[in-house]
Amino acid sequence: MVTIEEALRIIEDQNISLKSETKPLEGALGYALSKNTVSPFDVPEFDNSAMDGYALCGLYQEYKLVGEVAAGDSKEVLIGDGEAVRIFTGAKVPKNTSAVMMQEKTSVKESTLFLDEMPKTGQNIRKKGGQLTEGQEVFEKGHILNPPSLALMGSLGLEKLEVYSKPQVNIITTGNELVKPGQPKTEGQIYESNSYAISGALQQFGFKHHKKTQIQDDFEATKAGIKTALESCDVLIVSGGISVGDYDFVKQSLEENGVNELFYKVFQKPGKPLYFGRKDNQFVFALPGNPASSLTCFYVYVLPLLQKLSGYETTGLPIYQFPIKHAYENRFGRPSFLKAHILDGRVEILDGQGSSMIQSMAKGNALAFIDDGEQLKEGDYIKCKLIS
Ligand SMILES: Nc1nc2c(c(=O)[nH]1)N[C@H]1C(S)=C(S)[C@@H](COP(=O)(O)OP(=O)(O)OC[C@H]3O[C@@H](n4cnc5c(N)ncnc54)[C@H](O)[C@@H]3O)O[C@H]1N2
Ligand code: MOO
Repeated sequence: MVTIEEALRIIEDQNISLKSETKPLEGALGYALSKNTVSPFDVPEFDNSAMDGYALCGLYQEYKLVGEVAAGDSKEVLIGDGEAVRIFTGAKVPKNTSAVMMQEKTSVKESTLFLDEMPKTGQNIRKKGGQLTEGQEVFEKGHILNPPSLALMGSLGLEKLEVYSKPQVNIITTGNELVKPGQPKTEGQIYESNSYAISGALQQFGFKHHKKTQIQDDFEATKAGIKTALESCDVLIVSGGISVGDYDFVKQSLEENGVNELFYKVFQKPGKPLYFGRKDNQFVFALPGNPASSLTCFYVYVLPLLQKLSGYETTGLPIYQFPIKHAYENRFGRPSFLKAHILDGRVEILDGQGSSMIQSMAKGNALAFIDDGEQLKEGDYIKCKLIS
């Protein structure tokens, strides 16, 4: 049995070799860049107007109106001292422009422009190179492409991005009692649900599963199922069959498929019988079958590995501290990840902490961490990972 910290360290310390690929801008969200990016040109590329209004030459309150420039116009417009042109947001300002005045602060009579106030030099002009200069570093490799990053790469005209590949993930669920939702079931059977939580959580963080297989509680079937799944994945996630019951065949089947154990059992609740192993460059998590255990283990342990394999420099859900809404004592006898709900900056620990109970997790939005035996008073800070 290892501690939570030891388990996380073992995952973090795995030596891995990253693969790269080219992704179009459209499909690059959530990928980490595999190369440093420098700006191919100044951004903006030309001085342009931040407002709809008038470009002014010289600083006066009255000008002669001599023309117009719209966004996208490429013709070179010249204005002389005391002259102004109508201009629109984003349009290239004429050479000699001293300032732009927003139209709300102006009036026009025939071809004379009057300003309500004196303009200031450089006012409402977005300067060439104001955001980036040509050759300046935009992102270091490892940067995770979020929506604004995609906007920035697009604005640099970069349509194909060099990124680290994401791991291919297969899912196996085990259990004779499991029936696919929508199918008839008999006494003693239950509907299989863990794979939906796992594939949903994969999607939540920009991953997807490749193949999903349901295996009966039979040693040969488990061994064969694991062998097949390992033929087409970088990470195999198995749910159930990892505890000590007579029908728990996963651990032995993994061994017989050449998977080396890196840890088995973590001193925590839920998810004590969690297994992590490796075969060459493939990784296997066997998650305890209880629904809340398997999903909690995904968020805490599987996600950091998937992100590491995707070239992320920081992995795992960030930890935030919030005050707890009510006193709480951990009487579970193990450090615990509690189903919790954060609202208006305060944490409520939800009813239904059992490992088989998923409704509380579904209604909550966080996992709150409390140490073994720890007692918290109302208002004490508790560490939380946001899960939705
Ligand atoms: N003698 C002991 N028994 C158990 C121990 C122990 O230390 N000694 N640990 C308990 C803990 S803690 C957990 S967690 C579970 C984990 O067991 P398994 O990983 O072997 O999981 P299963 O036995 O296959 O299933 C547990 C539970 O979850 C339901 N389940 C399984 N898969 C699914 C699925 N895909 N969808 C929905 N529900 C699923 C299954 O029906 C069981 O109710 O072991 C304890 N026992
Ligand atoms: O470790 Mo188990 O997940 O408590 O039910």
